[in-house]
Amino acid sequence: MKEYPSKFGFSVSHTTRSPRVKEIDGVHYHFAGRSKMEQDISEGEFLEFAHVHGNLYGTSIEAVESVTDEGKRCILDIDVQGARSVRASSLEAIFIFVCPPSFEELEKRLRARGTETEEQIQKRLRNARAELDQSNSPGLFDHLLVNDNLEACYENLKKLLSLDDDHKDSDGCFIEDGKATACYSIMSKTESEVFLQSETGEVVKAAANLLAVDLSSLTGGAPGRTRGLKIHSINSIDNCLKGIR
Ligand SMILES: Nc1nc2c(ncn2[C@@H]2O[C@H](COP(=O)(O)OP(=O)(O)O)[C@@H](O)[C@H]2O)c(=O)[nH]1
Ligand SMILES: Nc1ncnc2c1ncn2[C@@H]1O[C@H](COP(=O)(O)OP(=O)(O)O)[C@@H](O)[C@H]1O
Repeated sequence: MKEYPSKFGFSVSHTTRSPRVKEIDGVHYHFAGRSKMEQDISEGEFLEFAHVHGNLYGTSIEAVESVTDEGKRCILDIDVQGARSVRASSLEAIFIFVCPPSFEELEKRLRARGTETEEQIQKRLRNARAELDQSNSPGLFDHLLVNDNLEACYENLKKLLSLDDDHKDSDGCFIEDGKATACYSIMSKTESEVFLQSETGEVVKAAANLLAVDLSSLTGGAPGRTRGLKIHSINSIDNCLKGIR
């Protein structure tokens, strides 16, 4: 997210766990009381929730919408139960299981963090074993990433998301056509439409030089946010603004 600030945003989860020393409410988590969070869940405000390590964690629809409303892809850091819920929903997502290089290394890292009591560490290790067992459940995760060296792990993450140096953060967007990718940047915006122009001039098959994105086709609700989004090619932006297609 730091390297691609206009492409990705983080879904700030709710949790009933107590904040750690450096954690900020609204940034790392929305720290919530259990009864309020349970009430919000029962009122349908959450996309998914799960009981993890004895606490309640959940992704609110608002948390995802605040990222997707900015035109960014939303990153969820959730447990395996949450991944199952999202998998079962209509959300289109890529599921990546991040695992430690070994169980011993995970234990070492958790102890070095020094934020849990011995009892909590034991509980987390038991749960980690159960989660590792589920990492190869058929049809659940698309990719498995081993987090040994952090830098190497991040480079592998970028590879599997096809994020390389040519795609460094810009205000543009990508339209993929088979193997080729056309890159567009925003030319102009109105209340109901965004106009995109090809950045390279060399457009891929089935892509055009100028595109209009019809925002009026968007419907509310995070899971269906971009469903039904209409994009069409146009000859000139001037004609479009005058109402001629
Ligand atoms: N289902 C679900 N799991 C979450 C959510 N937020 C965090 N988690 C998971 O809860 C677990 C514990 O998170 P946390 O207390 O921050 O501990 P840490 O990941 O060890 O630093 C991790 O596996 C997170 O991925 C959420 O919104 N939904
Ligand atoms: N590649 C890494 N090298 C060293 N320490 C790491 C690495 N990745 C994570 N850690 C440390 O391991 C501990 C657990 O990581 P965390 O991301 O909280 O795991 P999880 O979310 O699976 O519980 C933290 O103290 C974190 O800083």
